[in-house]
Amino acid sequence: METIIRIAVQKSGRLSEDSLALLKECGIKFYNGGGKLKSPSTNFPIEFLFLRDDDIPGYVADGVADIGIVGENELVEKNKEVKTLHKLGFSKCRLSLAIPKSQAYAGLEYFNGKNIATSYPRILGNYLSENNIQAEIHEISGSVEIAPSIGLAEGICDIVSSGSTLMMNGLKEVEKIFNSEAVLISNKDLTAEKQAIIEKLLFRINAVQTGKSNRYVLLNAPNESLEKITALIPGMKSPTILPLAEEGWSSVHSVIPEDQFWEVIEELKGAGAQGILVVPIEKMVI
Ligand SMILES: Nc1ncnc2c1ncn2[C@@H]1O[C@H](COP(=O)(O)OP(=O)(O)OP(=O)(O)O)[C@@H](O)[C@H]1O
Ligand SMILES: O=P(O)(O)OC[C@H]1O[C@H](OP(=O)(O)OP(=O)(O)O)[C@H](O)[C@@H]1O
Ligand SMILES: [Mg+2]
Repeated sequence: METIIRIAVQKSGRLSEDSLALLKECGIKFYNGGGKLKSPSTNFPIEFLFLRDDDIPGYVADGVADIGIVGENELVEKNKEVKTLHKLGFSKCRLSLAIPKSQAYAGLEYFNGKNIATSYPRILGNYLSENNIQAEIHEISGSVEIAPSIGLAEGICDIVSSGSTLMMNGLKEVEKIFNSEAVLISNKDLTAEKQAIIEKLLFRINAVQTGKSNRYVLLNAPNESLEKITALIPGMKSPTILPLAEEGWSSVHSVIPEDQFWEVIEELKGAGAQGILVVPIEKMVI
């Protein structure tokens, strides 16, 4: 029988859309919809399990799923024996302590003797004990930001991204305690056949991620500027240079890191480049 791997992904929520989009960009076809919680791919040896994110570390540790996509916050909180294979760069957020806006805050000692509501008692508990703070942790599973306004707790520790949920609930962020993003995790004890499939998947994920973090640049340049311009955009190996129909001019093609392109483009213009095009890259294998 053909070996397949099982991947646990969040059924719906803050991780699911980007997790499924990444796997689709890796060329993996699958059916997702109609409430089906287990679905095989039609063109890659992988089967999808659509689950609550809280359960993903446990399922992967137990071997029910071979790999999974989960937030680092949930992974550390659940403290299961799994391997982290790769950071995925989406669902970036942080766990923070927050208190009512009206309260004065001078430092962590504020929380001594206070009651803090959270869905992350392990991460919070470790943080408080590392900082010698004696506070009571009140575990709740959701809508944590409501706790101070209904008298359940004096502070909270919850996920923050834009900060708008805190603001809308009259709270202010006073300490950032943990940074998180989505990660690919795996069971610790997989057969060589399963590991080979996972290697194939990781190769594809890398190609997608490297493509996203780079841009393809095309420009025209007078031949006398070519040396300066190619030094600015050295590319993967070296830039491609093709003669234009107009005498004395060339077309230069290269790759630049996405986070540098505004700066580099200014320098390219300064060096005499014209007709600069910047194009997204779908996949890139170095
Ligand atoms: N506002 C946000 N911005 C970015 N990432 C977030 C945000 N909120 C949560 N996350 C990340 O996405 C994960 C899933 O968040 P979500 O709110 O969907 O969880 P949930 O309500 O517990 O879902 P489930 O129903 O699967 O248990 C979180 O554990 C965190 O890693
Ligand atoms: O800082 P912000 O950008 O406002 O994001 C933070 C909020 O996002 C998440 O909740 P979500 O909206 O996913 O709803 P949930 O409570 O159903 O998980 C999280 O639990 C916070 O409440
Ligand atoms: Mg959850």
